[in-house]
Amino acid sequence: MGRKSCTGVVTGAIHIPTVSFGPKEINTTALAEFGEYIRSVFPTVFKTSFVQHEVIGEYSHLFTVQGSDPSLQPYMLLAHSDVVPAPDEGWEVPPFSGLERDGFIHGRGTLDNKNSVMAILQALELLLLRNYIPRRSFFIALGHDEEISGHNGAQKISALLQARGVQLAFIVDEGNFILDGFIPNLKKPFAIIAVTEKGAINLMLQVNTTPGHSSAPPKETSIGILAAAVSRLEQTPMPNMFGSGLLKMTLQELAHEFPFPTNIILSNLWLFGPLVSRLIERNYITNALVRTTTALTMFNAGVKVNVIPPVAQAIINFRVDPAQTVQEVLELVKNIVADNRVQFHVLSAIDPLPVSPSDHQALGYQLLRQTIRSVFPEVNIVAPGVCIGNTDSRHYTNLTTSIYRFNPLYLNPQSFQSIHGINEKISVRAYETQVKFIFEFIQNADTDQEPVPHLHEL
Ligand SMILES: CCCCCCCC/C=C\CCCCCCCC(=O)N[C@@H](Cc1ccc(O)cc1)C(=O)O
Ligand SMILES: [Zn+2]
Ligand SMILES: [Zn+2]
Repeated sequence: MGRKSCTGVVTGAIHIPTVSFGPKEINTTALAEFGEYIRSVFPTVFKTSFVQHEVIGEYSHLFTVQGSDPSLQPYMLLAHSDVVPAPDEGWEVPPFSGLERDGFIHGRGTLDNKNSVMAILQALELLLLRNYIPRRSFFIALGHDEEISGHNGAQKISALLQARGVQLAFIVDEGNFILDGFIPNLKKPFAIIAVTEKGAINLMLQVNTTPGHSSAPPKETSIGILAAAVSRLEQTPMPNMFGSGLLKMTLQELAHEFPFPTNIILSNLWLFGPLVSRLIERNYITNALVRTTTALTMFNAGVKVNVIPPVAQAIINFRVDPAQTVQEVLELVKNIVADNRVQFHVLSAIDPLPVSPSDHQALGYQLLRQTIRSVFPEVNIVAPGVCIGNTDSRHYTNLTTSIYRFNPLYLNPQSFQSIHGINEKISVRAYETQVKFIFEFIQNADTDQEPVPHLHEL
């Protein structure tokens, strides 16, 4: 590693404002600077003969780490260097200061997802400095536009690897965490490895009416009609799909961690399912686990204070439950709106992702589980689950059927809110543990079948 300390490399990374503002608005200067930055702080990664580095889509990075045993199928680690915007207001410290204070590194990207970019490269740097040569080849793909689709980063890397005939044993990306404090009465943390992710629809609703003078308004305007339509959608939740998916399995695995009577209730979901599903939907975070969510995210109408608006538009972001499809959700939406003056334009849509295996033969899942048990011995439960957000990994389904979304970090409801919110921060200890996790994971992945103990200790 260069002259910077272990956490110094992260503060430097946070300082570079690699913001994805909108569909075509990225900070190219910052992204270029970020590329230079990783070269400077991880010199060994960039000069090792068996590590190949390529820049894809101008600002994404693909590393190919050649293993010594070509019979082992390669895997891939993902992360992204872009971040969502961060207005200064409300932050304890400016979001791009990268300040380290009271044992925390503060700033946009400390949890999503520069922590992973830096931890992956830092773990590799440390391994290479110890003359480590992997048996199993692996790729590291660092996207630069995950927050606005991944079309120029992940999608291009995926196409390139496919053209090269690469098939992967598994992929590990950001996503779920070791969850702490999300379930009332459950004091112990538990790790959820996401084996699928929800689908998504960005739907624009539009109403056109005849413009005119505001002094003699019609009974209804485009704004009024549209507002009523979106309000109906907000007030009519999509059906509760509890029981048809992975959550039931997750809760059954958690059951014995709860005190009486919750342990009995969760062990008998055949009887208490309706009760549990009602409790889950009361909290807005856990609600996202049982249904397709409806978020009104943009509204635009009106041209002048005294003109009846000719057009009103709203964008609604749905996250599609794994038990439903985009088509099913769109049908429900049309029935709820039930107004033929409202036009529907699907801006983008993706069905929920396939479910990756989590059985005893699932190499990627078992390696994650093994490494969680080693690095976080206090975590008793490791269970498969659903990622409620979308990740770059969705662009790689052509390369593998085994995609796991897991950050080796603790997350509580407050830190969950800081992701895309304010006061995003990571403790120095958590970051160091993430490096340790990846350091061990890479070595554990050298196994040909059964996981084996790693060679180097940090
Ligand atoms: C019993 C279990 C209780 C579990 C409680 C649930 C806790 C949730 C924990 C973690 C979820 C954090 C999800 C983070 C990953 C999301 C990454 C992200 O922000 N992706 C963007 C990608 C995107 C998609 C579409 C776009 O047009 C732009 C960007 C996202 O918005 O999903
Ligand atoms: Zn992210
Ligand atoms: Zn994000």
